Amino acid sequence: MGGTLLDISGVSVAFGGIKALSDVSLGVAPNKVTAVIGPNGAGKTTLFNVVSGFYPANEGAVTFDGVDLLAMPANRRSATGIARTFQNIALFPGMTVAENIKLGAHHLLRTGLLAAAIYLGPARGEERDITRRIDETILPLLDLGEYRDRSVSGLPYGVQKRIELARALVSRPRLLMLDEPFAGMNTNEKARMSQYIARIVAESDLTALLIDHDMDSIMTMSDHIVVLNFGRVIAAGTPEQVQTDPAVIEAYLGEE
Ligand SMILES: Nc1ncnc2c1ncn2[C@@H]1O[C@H](COP(=O)(O)OP(=O)(O)OP(=O)(O)O)[C@@H](O)[C@H]1O
Repeated sequence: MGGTLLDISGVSVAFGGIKALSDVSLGVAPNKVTAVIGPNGAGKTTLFNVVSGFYPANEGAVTFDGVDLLAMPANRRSATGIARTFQNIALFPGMTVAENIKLGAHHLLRTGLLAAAIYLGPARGEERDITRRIDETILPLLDLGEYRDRSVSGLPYGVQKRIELARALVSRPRLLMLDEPFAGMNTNEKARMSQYIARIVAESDLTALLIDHDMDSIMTMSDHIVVLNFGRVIAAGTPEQVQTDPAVIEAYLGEE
């Protein structure tokens, strides 16, 4: 393992003639925040989609805690301990905050979400455990207790993004993949989101891998940054290292 929870090695992905990723390798260290950045079209989302199983890789290997992920169908990967949030809010507006968060537990419920939703037999005990975890651990961790029984619609954007974080945490992931967690946020919301991500990594024995365009937030909160450009890794290191890397400066200047 060598201190790497997620290991991406030599991954290439092509869409027709477009090489979205070319021989990409990176390691995600446990209990740290790793960020993947890069100009538009650099391949960040494609990389997330390969790890999640939405896109196949043409070449390369991805292992999570030593387990070969590429050999595993997408719907089984979350059971290995990987959770993901998406760029656009995907909450059910008519449901309460607690109900939305509970949906993150669907693969934990052996009896199935439908059975749990209508409180059938054995599902009930499992469902009760999950509700307790939400009430005792997750809502306090993300300061969402006051919203517990409120409908999601009408809640501030920053709160809705926190509900998504909460939903991803219900399954007790070891790796949390965050797709543009700061997108559409104002300065205050970004600062709060950074604090919550740092808090959950520190308090939930969690590793975070995120992609975003917000340089200030990324530079402030990441332990390790990998920079992609045209599908290739052009730099990797601490925020200080990548910020002053000539190849990175060049890639971003070329974007303007
Ligand atoms: N499903 C797809 N079919 C065809 N081409 C795709 C597909 N997904 C991504 N691409 C192409 O792969 C390249 C990398 O795209 P990707 O979305 O991974 O970049 P990104 O770094 O996430 O960009 P952004 O920051 O704009 O979201 C782009 O040229 C894109 O057009």
